[in-house]
Amino acid sequence: MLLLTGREMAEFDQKAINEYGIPGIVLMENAALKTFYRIKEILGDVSGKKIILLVGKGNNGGDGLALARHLANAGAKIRVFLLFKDNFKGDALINFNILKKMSEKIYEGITENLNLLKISLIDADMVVDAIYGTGFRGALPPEIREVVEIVNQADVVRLAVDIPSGVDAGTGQVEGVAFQADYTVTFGFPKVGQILFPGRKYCGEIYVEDISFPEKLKKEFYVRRWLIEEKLVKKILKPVAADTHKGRQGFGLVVGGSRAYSGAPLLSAKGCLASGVGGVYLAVPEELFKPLAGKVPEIILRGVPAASGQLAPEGFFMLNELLSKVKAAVIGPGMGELSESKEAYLSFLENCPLPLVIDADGLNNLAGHLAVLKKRTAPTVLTPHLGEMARLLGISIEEVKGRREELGKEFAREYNVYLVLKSETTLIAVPAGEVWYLAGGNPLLAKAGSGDVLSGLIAGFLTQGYKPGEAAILGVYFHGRAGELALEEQAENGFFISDIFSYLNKAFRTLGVNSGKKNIHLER
Ligand SMILES: NC(=O)C1=CN([C@@H]2O[C@H](COP(=O)(O)OP(=O)(O)OC[C@H]3O[C@@H](n4cnc5c(N)ncnc54)[C@H](O)[C@@H]3O)[C@@H](O)[C@H]2O)[C@@H](O)CC1
Ligand SMILES: [K+]
Repeated sequence: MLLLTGREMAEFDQKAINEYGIPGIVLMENAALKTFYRIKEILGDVSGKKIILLVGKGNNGGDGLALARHLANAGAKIRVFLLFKDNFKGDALINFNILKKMSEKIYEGITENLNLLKISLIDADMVVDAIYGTGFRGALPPEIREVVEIVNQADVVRLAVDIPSGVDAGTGQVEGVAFQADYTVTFGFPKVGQILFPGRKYCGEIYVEDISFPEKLKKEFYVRRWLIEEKLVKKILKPVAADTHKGRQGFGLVVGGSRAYSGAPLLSAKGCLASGVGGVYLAVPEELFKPLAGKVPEIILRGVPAASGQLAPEGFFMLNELLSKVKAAVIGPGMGELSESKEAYLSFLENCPLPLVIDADGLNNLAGHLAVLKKRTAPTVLTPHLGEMARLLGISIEEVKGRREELGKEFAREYNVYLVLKSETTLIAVPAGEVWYLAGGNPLLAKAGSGDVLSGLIAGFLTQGYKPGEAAILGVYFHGRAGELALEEQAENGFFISDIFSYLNKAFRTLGVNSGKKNIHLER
C-alpha cells in the first residue's frame, strides 16, 4: 500500500476532487462515517455514551463535526469543543451549520470552556481528536497544547481522526506535546509520520480506511513509496516446488567471524538456512573452526587462513573456490576491523561475481572506499543500521535519522545498491528510486545477533533466485513477522535471538508457502 506524507496526501485529495470530480464533502462524509463505524466497534453500542469531540478549524475539524452528527444520531451524548473562534470554511462550514441545528452542546473557545472540558472528562467514555490532521506542521500553539495535556492525563479512551494532533504526518516529529491516541482512524493511506517514531507511539492502533478514492488514481499517483504488507509478500513469494532438491534451492555462503566475534556468522548462516536454501557454507578464520564445528550440523563449515584472529588476505583469495559452489553470499558478520586484509577484502567485493549482502563489519570496512561498490557487476545489498549508515556517510546518526529517506534514495542511486536501512522502522531503497518501509517497532528484535539473522535471510532469498529488491523485502518482512509472532508468546526481556528461528518457521507456515505436497493413500 502507498505510504504518503501530509503534503502528498493533500495533493492526492486535490486530484480526487479536481480531476475525478469527487466533491470534498463526499470524502469528508466517508471519513466521518468510517470513523463512526470504528467507534461503534470500539465502544459497542454508542447510545448513551459520553463522547467529547475536540474540533479544529480545518478539514480535520470538518471530519469531527460530521462525525459528531453521526454519533448524535446514534444516541451518543456528545459535547463538541471548538478550539478556535475563527469561522469555518468550505466543507467544514457546511458540517458546522448542520450540527448547530442539531445540537446545543457546542462550546466555542478554549479558555472560557476549559473547566467544562475538565468536568466532562471525569465520566467521558471517549475523547475524539479532530483538531489537526495532515495539514499540521511544527508545534501545537500553547492554548491547544494545554488542552491536549489535560486530555492525555485523563482516564478515557482517546481516538484520533486521521492523525493525532501534534504529529507531523510527513516525518513523525512531535515538538513537545501531541495527542496520545489509543486508536487512530486514517483515511486513504497510512502516513509516513504514523510509522516513524516518535509519531508511531502516539497513534495507538491504526486503522486505514478507504473513503472512496478511485483505484485508478492510486495507481497513477507519482509517489513510489510503499508499506511492506502481507499482500505484497504473497505476490513476491514463489511456492517451493514439490519435486525440488537441494541443488535447485541453491547453496548460500556466509563469510565472517573473528576471534572476538564467533556467534555472529553462525546466526547469519542459520538465517540463510532458515530462508529455505538447500544448504549453506560458512567461511570463518581457521581458528574458529574447532569452536564452531558441529554447533549447527546443517552448516558446512570452512576454516580459511587467519591473521591476528581475522580473515587473512589469503583467506579472501581462497573464498573464490567456494564462490563456484554457491549462488549468493553475505559478508561481514563478526568479521572485525580488518587491518592487514582491508585491500584483499575490497578487492573481493569488487570482483565477487555473485549477488552479495554486505553487513556489519563488512560495512565498517567499506567506509571511505564506497567507490568499490560502483565497480561491482552483480547486485549488492547493504544492510546498515543507523549508526553504520552514519559511518558510511561520515555524518551524525541524528542526521541519518531525520533525512533517512532522502539519504537512502540518494545512496542507492549513486552506488547502484539495494539499501536496507535498519532501525525501529526499517527502510528499503533501491537504485530505481523506489522505497519501502516496514512498520516495525519490536524491542524483542533490538538485540545483538538480530541483524546477522536478517542478512543471512536476505542472502538466502538471493540464493533462491529472488531479485535483490524482492530478497530485501522478503528478508525484512519475515524477520519482522517472526518478531511479532515471538512477541505473542514471549516477553521482550529474556528473549534470545537464537530462538527466533522457530518463529521464522511459523511465519512461513502462516503464509502458506509450503509446497502443498499431496499424500498417497494406500488401501489398508
Ligand atoms: N478534501 C480534503 O482535502 C479532505 C481532507 N480530510 C481531512 O482534512 C485533514 C486535512 O485538512 P487541512 O488541510 O484543512 O488541515 P488540518 O485540518 O490538518 O489543519 C488545520 C489548519 O491548521 C493549520 N496549522 C498547521 N500547523 C499548525 C500549527 N503548528 N499551529 C497552528 N496551526 C497550524 C494549517 O494551516 C491548517 O489550515 C485531513 O487530515 C483529514 O482529516 C478528509 O475530510 C478527507 C477529504
Ligand atoms: K486529529
